[in-house]
Amino acid sequence: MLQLKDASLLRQHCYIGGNWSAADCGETLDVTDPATGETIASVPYCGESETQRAIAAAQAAFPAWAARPAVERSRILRRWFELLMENQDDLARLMTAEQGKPLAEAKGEIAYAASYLEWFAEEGKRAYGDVIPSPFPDSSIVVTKEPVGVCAAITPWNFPMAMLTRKAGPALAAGCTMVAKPAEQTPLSALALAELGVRAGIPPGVFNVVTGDARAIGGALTSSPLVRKLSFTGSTATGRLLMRQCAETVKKVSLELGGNAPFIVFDDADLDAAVAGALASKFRNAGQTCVCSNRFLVQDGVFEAFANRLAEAVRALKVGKGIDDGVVQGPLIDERALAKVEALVDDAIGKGARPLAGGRRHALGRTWYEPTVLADATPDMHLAREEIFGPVAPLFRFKTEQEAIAMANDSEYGLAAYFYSRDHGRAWRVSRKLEYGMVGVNTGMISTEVAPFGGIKNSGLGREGSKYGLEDYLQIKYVAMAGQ
Ligand SMILES: NC(=O)C1=CN([C@@H]2O[C@H](COP(=O)(O)OP(=O)(O)OC[C@H]3O[C@@H](n4cnc5c(N)ncnc54)[C@H](OP(=O)(O)O)[C@@H]3O)[C@@H](O)[C@H]2O)C=CC1
Ligand SMILES: O=C(O)CCCC(=O)O
Repeated sequence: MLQLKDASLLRQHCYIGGNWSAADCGETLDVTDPATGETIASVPYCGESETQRAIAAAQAAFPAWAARPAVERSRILRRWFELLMENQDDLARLMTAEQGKPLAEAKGEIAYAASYLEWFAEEGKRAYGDVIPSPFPDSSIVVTKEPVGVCAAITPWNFPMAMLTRKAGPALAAGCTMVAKPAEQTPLSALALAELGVRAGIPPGVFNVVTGDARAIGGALTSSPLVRKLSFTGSTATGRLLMRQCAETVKKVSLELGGNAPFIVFDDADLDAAVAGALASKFRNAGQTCVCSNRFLVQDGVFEAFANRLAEAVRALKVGKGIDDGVVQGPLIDERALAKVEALVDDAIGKGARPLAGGRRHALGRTWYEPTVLADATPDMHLAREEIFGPVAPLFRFKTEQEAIAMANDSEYGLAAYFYSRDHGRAWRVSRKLEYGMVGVNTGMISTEVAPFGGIKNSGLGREGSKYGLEDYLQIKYVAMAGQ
């Protein structure tokens, strides 16, 4: 049973136009704990009609919200940030219950999520324009930044709070309003965020959350001419589909999609640091992040040493229910996710990969997979191309820097890449040559609200966080002002 200090954070209705409401059809969707399979709550199974109402509410709220001085919006966002931090424990419990991640990680995500609200509360005040020297006499050219309008956010289950605040923060700071659709596995964090938004003073209609039928809600959001922007985080396949659907109404689109991150360990690397970085970048959230290292490329001279040290560290990871003390790896999100990880590892082992740690389902059952290290991975294995989204580290061998770069760039994705080297010249050279939106040099942790998060190639469009993150929610207007 989910125990919260503030039980009213567990919301089981959608939030539309300032009202908590059920689905028109009266149906609900169960939310289950991935650790136990038990139902912890249920939320409305909404579809097109409720989404249209949310869009209308967001459209109605837009003019007044956009017209408020940025500093007023900033104060409300700041209060939202404070409320997340004041309720960090409850929000983390809620997240662990619906998502499965260890409680310490869930607390970390609440702080990370809150940091986007704090950051954009400040950045919203700095949506500066320009005055351009005019080529014509007696005239001025003025450039202003305006909010794009009603925005849609579709978010995944792996970071139920942070993926939403890094869209809602800049959107609301810029003066936009929003309709959000969280993943069906993890709607409770989004609804708790809406509840705290009410307490922070966000006016009705400015931030709406609709749960339910993804296709119907997504269809309504993408086809509506009132929605001027879509921001999506999730799989590349769904991102492509949504982008196509947005084409008809020519929306601004931000997509944060799949990855296939290389993690390169050169002969001159500090191996202790590389192992620590590998653990952080691979096993966070049981490997279920888009920036998780997917392919470890290890130079010949340190291959065995790195493999053995990593395997030893991985064998020591404590697996269990996220709510239990000392656990660092919880369950995967559902049985489908487990089946995918299992199939990828079985394929790799069938093609010659050598398990140095794990390599099979965990004894805990249904949704658990053993933290795994596979030596002797090769490019013909499916996991060389597919996002594993599980606690599995495949190690590939390379001989030269050139070969490592070619292997790293041999992917349709271009989100995050990591490498470890003590050579300063190599650090600059390799980081320039990697075809990725983000590169970690001697670090496995690159996420922060102050830096631009996003990818190239099939990993997406746009950037979240940092000063660049605000731009995605602004449009440029140029005014040619003639006369004295
Ligand atoms: N980049 C990332 O961070 C993520 C990557 N993934 C990758 O995707 C794989 C599959 O995960 P999955 O959860 O299915 O990812 P999806 O991309 O399908 O889901 C992400 C979000 O999109 C929604 N969605 C799905 N289909 C539609 C649609 N037709 N119209 C509108 N919204 C839609 C989902 O809603 P609903 O949950 O209701 O179906 C969810 O809110 C993972 O194994 C992983 O490889 C997954 C999640 C995050
Ligand atoms: O998996 C994702 O989509 C985002 C990773 C979380 C982060 O590091 O910001």
